[in-house]
Amino acid sequence: MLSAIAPRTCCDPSSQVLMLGLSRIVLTLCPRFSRYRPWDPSSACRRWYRNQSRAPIRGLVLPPQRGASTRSSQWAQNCISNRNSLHLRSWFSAEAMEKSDSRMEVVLLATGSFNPITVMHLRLFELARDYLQGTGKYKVVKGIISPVSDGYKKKGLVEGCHRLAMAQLATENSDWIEVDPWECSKKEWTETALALRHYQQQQISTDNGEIREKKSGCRKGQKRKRNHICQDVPDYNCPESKAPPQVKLLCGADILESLGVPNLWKPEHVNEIVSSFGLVCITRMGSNAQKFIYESDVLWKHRHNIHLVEEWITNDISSTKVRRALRRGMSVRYLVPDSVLDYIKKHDLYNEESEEKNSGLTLEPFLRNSENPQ
Ligand SMILES: Nc1ncnc2c1ncn2[C@@H]1O[C@H](COP(=O)(O)OP(=O)(O)OP(=O)(O)O)[C@@H](O)[C@H]1O
Ligand SMILES: NC(=O)c1ccc[n+]([C@@H]2O[C@H](COP(=O)(O)O)[C@@H](O)[C@H]2O)c1
Repeated sequence: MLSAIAPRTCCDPSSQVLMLGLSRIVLTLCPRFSRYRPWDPSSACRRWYRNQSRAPIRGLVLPPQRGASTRSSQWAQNCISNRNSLHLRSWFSAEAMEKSDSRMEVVLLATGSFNPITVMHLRLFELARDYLQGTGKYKVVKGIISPVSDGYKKKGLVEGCHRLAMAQLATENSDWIEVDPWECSKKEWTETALALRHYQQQQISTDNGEIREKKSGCRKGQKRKRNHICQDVPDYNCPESKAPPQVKLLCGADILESLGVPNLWKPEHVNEIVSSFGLVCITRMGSNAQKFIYESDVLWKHRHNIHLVEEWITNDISSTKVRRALRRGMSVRYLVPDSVLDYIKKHDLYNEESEEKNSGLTLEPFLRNSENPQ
């Protein structure tokens, strides 16, 4: 409590006196507190006050004294840089509220062909975010669309550059969904577990970068404890420390059910996806996700990490149906965003010929898993 109050109020001379007294009383009466305090507010306050009185101009802080703790001088500098926004009101600032937000931050990753992207793909993100945030336990910070590589060899799959461009057009108006070219810019197909690892690692690197920039609150030599990609242990002694967002796989129930297709997914990948990352699965006509989880031992074991989201406004738009309609010269307006439709027309993407792409080829996961059977 004291450590939360002190950095902001101590810069004000009247509050300094109050704080000094308060901290003395509390620390004298309750010596047990000293075990938990990250630094000694009374001594830091005294040191700051000493510096302050020596300074010729009010508000100017002298450079850290020889031998003075880096922490307290850093704190004093923070005080000065914040001196216009001191006092009680700052305790309740948005920043302070955000720091006390204990919800787990989540990044939703949707992998797929997006051949082409439809409005339903975009809806998946909205549904998943509403659901997760509605639990009160999660804060969805980003959505990522990761179109699959051409190396996936699915029948009718048009070039990755077109699928990527369409996804970018479709998400133009979203302030939280992004398209990432990492998977589709590769020649080789990437297994979904590896894509999840990649995006999780990206979150950790970004997060560490931000922490480094903001490190003012961390004691010198204090290290953030991180022991595993998905089991990051935030350092609670460091005020700026918060676990990086957790990447979760966002999919439709058909993908969930495909986890049981022999040779399509490696069992260890299925285990990793549901145990280390987590799934957010949107119900889809013709699928019974609940029953599927019940019947699978590994999914049942990790059912707490599988979020089933009921889509009440049912809608079975699929890329296959959109391509079929386009081949037949029928309208797909309002099934795909207008900008995507314009792109499809401009490049004449879907026709009899495009649908024959990869025809007769084995889907890459089957090929890979049968070459290296479990
Ligand atoms: N109508 C839908 N309801 C729920 N999930 C959907 C729906 N359409 C697509 N998805 C999900 O979006 C993700 C990406 O899908 P994908 O690109 O394979 O589209 P698709 O419409 O399922 O394609 P296709 O028709 O070619 O199988 C998958 O997880 C898929 O389950
Ligand atoms: N073993 C695996 O990792 C595996 C198997 C099948 C599909 N997938 C992924 O699921 C998505 C499926 O997309 P489609 O529904 O368009 O086939 C693709 O992103 C694909 O990479 C992954």
